[in-house]
Amino acid sequence: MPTKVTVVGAGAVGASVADNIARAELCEELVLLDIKEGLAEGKALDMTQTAALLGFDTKITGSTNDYSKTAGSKVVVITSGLPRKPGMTREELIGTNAGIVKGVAQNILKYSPDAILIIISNPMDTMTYLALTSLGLPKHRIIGMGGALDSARFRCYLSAALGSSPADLNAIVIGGHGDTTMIPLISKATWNSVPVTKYLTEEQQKQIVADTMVGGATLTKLIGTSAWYAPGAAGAALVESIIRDEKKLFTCCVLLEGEYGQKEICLGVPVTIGKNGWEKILDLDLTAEEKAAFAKSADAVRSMNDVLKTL
Ligand SMILES: NC(=O)c1ccc[n+]([C@@H]2O[C@H](COP(=O)([O-])OP(=O)(O)OC[C@H]3O[C@@H](n4cnc5c(N)ncnc54)[C@H](O)[C@@H]3O)[C@@H](O)[C@H]2O)c1
Ligand SMILES: O=C(O)C[C@H](O)C(=O)O
Repeated sequence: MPTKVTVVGAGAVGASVADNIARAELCEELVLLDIKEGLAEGKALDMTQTAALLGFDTKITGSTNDYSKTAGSKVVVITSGLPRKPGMTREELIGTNAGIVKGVAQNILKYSPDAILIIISNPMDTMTYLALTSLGLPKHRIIGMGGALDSARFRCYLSAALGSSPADLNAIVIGGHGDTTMIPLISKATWNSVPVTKYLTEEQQKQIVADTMVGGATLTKLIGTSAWYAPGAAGAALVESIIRDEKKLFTCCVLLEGEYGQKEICLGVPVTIGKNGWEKILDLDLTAEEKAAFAKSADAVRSMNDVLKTL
């Protein structure tokens, strides 16, 4: 059977995820699905017309809400839902997006009961928790994408300050995917094994951490809606690690069952991603300050998860 991947939501992020998947030929069949009449079909056709120029073979199709077209997907990326506008937080999207994400995930599973789900819709930590608690799937098959993006932004700001290639930097962001809940781990960031703190003043370090935390908000203010190129690349990188069983390490939002002192919550921690979804959680040696920040982040995400009960 050909390998099939579905992307739900053919808006800015969904189209970017799909474009990256097609260019890298991660699957034989790629399905875009959207509720808006014609949108997924149109974007699929437009992307298909790049094949002659870019030289990929992935077959891309679009569907307006016909989930039978997604049947047998190995991986499904969920991007459906409202993006924030300048001045909003991701958390303000919960009321609309919870219903969308739950409904979409249930429909997907009717036709792809073995799929691994990557949740991108915001507020992502709570949407991942919602998918996990409402679908009854094994925990390894529900992955929230946020930390992979935040870590890429962290490396971007670090590389600008250091004058380095971002590829030479090892730096991650853990915790929630929120303006105040993410934790860029500057103390553990290295430039080809040398701590970056050796080359940056305290002030520079603080600025890089602050810029990373509001990375999404900065782009939303500039563009008028939220970002899609880096989110799309991050989503596709997770798909690649699953399809090619690469076991690459990414910060992803996964169910914690005592790891990092938390349970019954989905939160960003470093995990390996392979053919079974997320596989192993890496146990970082956090400082007391980082541990406290992680606990605070968990408290904030938990109170958003509680909002689900009131919807
Ligand atoms: N986790 C992350 O790192 C991250 C990064 C970027 C964006 N996001 C989030 O991703 C989501 C999408 O952002 P965007 O910029 O692509 O928005 P967008 O408005 O461009 O696209 C969203 C698409 O979802 C579709 N949709 C809505 N309800 C649907 C349903 N029930 N079934 C199928 N499709 C449906 C819409 O028609 C629209 O085309 C937002 O919630 C945004 O906040 C998350
Ligand atoms: O900032 C947003 O609202 C979208 C996304 O979560 C991002 O970080 O780009």
